[in-house]
Amino acid sequence: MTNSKLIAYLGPPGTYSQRAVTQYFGKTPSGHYEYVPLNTIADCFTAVQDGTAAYVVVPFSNSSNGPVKFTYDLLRTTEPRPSIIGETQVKVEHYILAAPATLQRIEQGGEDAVRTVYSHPQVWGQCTQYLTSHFSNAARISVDSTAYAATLAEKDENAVAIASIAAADVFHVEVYAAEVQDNQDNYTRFLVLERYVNGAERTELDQSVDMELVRWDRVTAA
Ligand SMILES: O=C(O)C(=O)C[C@]1(C(=O)O)C=C[C@@H](O)C=C1
Repeated sequence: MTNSKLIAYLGPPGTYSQRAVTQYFGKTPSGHYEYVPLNTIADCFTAVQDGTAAYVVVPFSNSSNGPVKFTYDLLRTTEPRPSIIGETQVKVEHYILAAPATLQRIEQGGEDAVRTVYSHPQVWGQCTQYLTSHFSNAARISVDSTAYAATLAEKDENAVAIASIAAADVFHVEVYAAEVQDNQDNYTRFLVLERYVNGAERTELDQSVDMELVRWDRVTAA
């Protein structure tokens, strides 16, 4: 048990994880809880493990490209594994976001003006069709979250980010292209974790996640 009143998620504000948190706990959480953005999925696991956060919300799998590897690995290696007490699905619609100066450069010099595309590694496999016909000469740089990618694009007039439309409300970036994901029905499943209390019985959700981890181990071993 922890006395923490914090609910942590992968930040900064504007990530899909933030949407998952507000979808699950409400726009403003009840009971004096507060939302806190953390830098990495690993930080979320540490926060729930050491009691800094009462709950954390982490991405688990995506309908287009499967497991979120960081979360799978941490679920396997964190001892004792946090309890999985809830889940929520977020519709993931990706946007190409860029600083106003970058949009001007693209207008003048075409898409080759863009040298870098920033995003979370999970995103590349969700936008393969778009990325084969756009920005094919740009380097893809994987960063800790999509909203963090938007903060980098905000400061770099040779770069764009792939992120959620929510990131455009938080940072000074504008939309270059909307809904660039391959599959219009693109969903990410998020899990809500709480610190494991010694002796507590594993929930049904815990057991179903166990089965998915085993299934994925078999797929990768094959
Ligand atoms: O970077 C974010 O916005 C996240 O919340 C992470 C994350 C993920 O790890 O899968 C969540 C949903 C999308 O599939 C892309 C990225």
